Amino acid sequence: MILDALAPDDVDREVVGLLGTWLPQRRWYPAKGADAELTPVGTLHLADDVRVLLVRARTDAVDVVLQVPVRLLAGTAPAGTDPAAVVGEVGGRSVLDATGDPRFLAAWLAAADGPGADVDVSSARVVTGEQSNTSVVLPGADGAPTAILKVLRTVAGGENPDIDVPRRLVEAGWDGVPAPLAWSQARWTSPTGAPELGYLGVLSAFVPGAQDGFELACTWAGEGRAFREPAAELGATVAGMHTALVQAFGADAVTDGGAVLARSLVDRLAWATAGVPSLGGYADAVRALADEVAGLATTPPRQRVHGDLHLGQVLRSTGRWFVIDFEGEPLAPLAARVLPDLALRDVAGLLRSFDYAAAVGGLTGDAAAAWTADARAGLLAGYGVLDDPTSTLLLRALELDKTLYEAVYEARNRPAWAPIPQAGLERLLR
Ligand SMILES: Nc1ncnc2c1ncn2[C@@H]1O[C@H](COP(=O)(O)OP(=O)(O)O)[C@@H](O)[C@H]1O
Ligand SMILES: O=P(O)(O)O[C@H]1O[C@H](CO)[C@@H](O[C@H]2O[C@H](CO)[C@@H](O)[C@H](O)[C@H]2O)[C@H](O)[C@H]1O
Repeated sequence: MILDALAPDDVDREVVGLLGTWLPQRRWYPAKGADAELTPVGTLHLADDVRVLLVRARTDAVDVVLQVPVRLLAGTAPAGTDPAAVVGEVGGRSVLDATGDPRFLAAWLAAADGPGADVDVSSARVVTGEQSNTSVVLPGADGAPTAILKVLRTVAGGENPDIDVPRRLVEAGWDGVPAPLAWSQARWTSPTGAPELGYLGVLSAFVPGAQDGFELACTWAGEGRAFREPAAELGATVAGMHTALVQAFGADAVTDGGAVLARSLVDRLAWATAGVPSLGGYADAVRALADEVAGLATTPPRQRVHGDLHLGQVLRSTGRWFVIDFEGEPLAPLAARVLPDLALRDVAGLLRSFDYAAAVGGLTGDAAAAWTADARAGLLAGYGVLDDPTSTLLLRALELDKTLYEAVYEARNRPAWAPIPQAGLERLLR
């Protein structure tokens, strides 16, 4: 079923009035650090006391539509409510973030398409942490986690790789991705007046006993434990994913040489420098590398890729790796995220992650360099990357591209971590 958004009413406008204080404190809010103009673009009434507000957030750098499910309850928030879930009060009713609320979850599941799952919405657990969206773990009848609902925080019309790609990979018979079980869509009118049809969220099979790949790597780095073996297994999993992506979506018949990647690297530099002006200090070195890449006569065929692969996007359970979160780079426009690309981009993303894991795990200097070199060797061997000059140059350019993205991402979201991409730029451009 497709949900149709209504025009916002006075209650929606009042709730949006409260969001100016509440949103900037949310980890997933993409316009932190700037005074955003917030306007309601639509509202979905899932139940008499549950609404999903679609809110445009606009700053000089960001222009997105956010999804904010709320529950309106008479009186003050019940005792024991997580203070972070209290948005405020309108007309004698408290406004609560509804992502983990049983009434929101039940209404969401009733409106969703797909095979579905037998879950207990009354025992939902909202996942906290470093996320761009909000995920809710739902147990089955036996109480064990069965499914996880990802409520997309930034919504956009059109296909959504985070939902379409896993569906196609499962259809292609690849079992390295949790199967999508249900998905919901809505129609709304964009701020420019155009009709939009887009996804609101997806329910996926829960991987039991899963360990986040980034946390695992940080722990191993902190213990000085070599990560070569799991990295090699991860490399093999990613190679399997790329094969399945070609089966599901095909690959470009012609290769385009290095010019396209070189241009995108220069564009990335311009984008990154606009966000973080101090990156201009690397401009000459980035352009020199782009010129080298432009000289490549051929590059591997382009295909669908994950697009934002890092250790936080892989889960390890029962000695196996699973890949999640196919939405691509959240800071990039959707249209750019669904284009065919070089598969090595995903490998480069994971290589960057080893730098992060070493730093966050507490390694510095030679110890960090040795740990990451070992993990990198494992990943490349497991994936089957050859150490020929073309692959080496492509990987360096793709790592640099990712590092420039990370410099902006960290400046916007986690300034304390900005030294990690900064050190990466020094290493790559030294
Ligand atoms: N299928 C799954 N099974 C178990 N845990 C999961 C699953 N999918 C996601 N998670 C957990 O939820 C977290 C958030 O998921 P993710 O897709 O990365 O969200 P976001 O887009 O918000 O970054 C992951 O880091 C992981 O810990
Ligand atoms: O997981 P998301 O889709 O939200 O991706 C964004 O956030 C990531 C951080 O949560 C960010 O990844 C960067 O930090 C990771 C450690 O937290 C590290 O493993 C990655 O290598 C590094 O890029 C990602 O870039 C961003 O798009």
